[in-house]
Amino acid sequence: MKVFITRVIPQAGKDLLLAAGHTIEEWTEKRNLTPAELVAHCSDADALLSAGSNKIDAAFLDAAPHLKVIALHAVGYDNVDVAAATRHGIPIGNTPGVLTNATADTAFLLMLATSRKAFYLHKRIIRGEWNFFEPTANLGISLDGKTLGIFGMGSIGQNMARRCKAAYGMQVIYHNRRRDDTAEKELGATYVDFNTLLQQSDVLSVHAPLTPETQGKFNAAAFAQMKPSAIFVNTARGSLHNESDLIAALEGGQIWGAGLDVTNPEPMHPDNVLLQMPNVCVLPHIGSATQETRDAMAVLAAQNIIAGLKGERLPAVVNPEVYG
Ligand SMILES: NC(=O)C1=CN([C@@H]2O[C@H](COP(=O)(O)OP(=O)(O)OC[C@H]3O[C@@H](n4cnc5c(N)ncnc54)[C@H](OP(=O)(O)O)[C@@H]3O)[C@@H](O)[C@H]2O)C=CC1
Ligand SMILES: O=CC(=O)O
Repeated sequence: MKVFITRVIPQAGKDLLLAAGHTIEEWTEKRNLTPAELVAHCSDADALLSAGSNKIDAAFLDAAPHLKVIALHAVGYDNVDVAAATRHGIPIGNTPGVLTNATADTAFLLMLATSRKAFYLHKRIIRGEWNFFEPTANLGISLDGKTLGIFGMGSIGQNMARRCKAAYGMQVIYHNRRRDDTAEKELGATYVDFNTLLQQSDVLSVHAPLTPETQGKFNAAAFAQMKPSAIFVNTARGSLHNESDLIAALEGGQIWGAGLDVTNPEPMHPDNVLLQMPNVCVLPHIGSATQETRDAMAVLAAQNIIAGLKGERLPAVVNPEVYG
């Protein structure tokens, strides 16, 4: 059967599909498919492997109801109208777990780099501004024993918390819609309401999915409640924070710094003022970007496709209700 793949993915995933006897068409241009192009390329496909931010919305699903399975090369599925897929009887697969450590590493990297102004100081060396050693210059913030706040204590949030406890003995507080036993028992994490999370965190790391509830959650009112010494880290989705409110909070000293792997829009414009701020570190959405992790994601996405094309339950399914 034919699988359409929206961006070049690691060979390991393609090898698995080919070994299962499927044919592949891969979009190799370095630009997003337009909605019309996506529909056209799926017209004779049995399965879609979507890598990237193409909208799998109701209009697309109405135009491609013959798809037997859609597999995402990602864990986040905010680009998918899951209810519409279920209505069409199309299972949606994603890649949870295999990218957890890599993404938690990215959050940790951003926290530490921001706390020491690493990206900004690196740029100063390149500009020839490393002139002499000054005991009172280039100072960052120590993380030892500080309070880590996690918004979205799921797989990645828990792994970020584990790293921060092991490295810095940080106290962990968190906010989810529901309390999490594992986080409380294994990490000694304390459940708090959203306002307390904002007020008590020295580092606030965002790991919740993008949903109507979480969109724009970190806005002026939220930043105003945070400590002036706080570091905001977002490796979830850029739309969870309001960018102009974040800039105002940094400029106004409501918070101290920010580490971002995700922005809105992506890519971030090179003239963005955040890129000039000493206490801000920005990465180009590389949360899961290690060779090993991307290989594992491609393999899991291929396994989802292979199962879906056989009419079997996907190993990682977003909409189990599709099975009735
Ligand atoms: N930068 C990158 O490259 C990557 C980014 N991501 C992003 O990270 C997100 C998290 O991934 P992962 O940890 O695997 O997901 P999980 O599903 O394991 O965890 C998500 C957590 O968010 C919580 N949550 C959901 N809705 C809300 C809400 N409204 N308010 C507060 N908490 C909420 C959930 O708890 P509860 O249901 O109890 O509320 C859960 O604990 C993904 O959705 C994706 O957007 C993931 C991988 C790579
Ligand atoms: O952003 C990446 C994902 O896997 O979700």
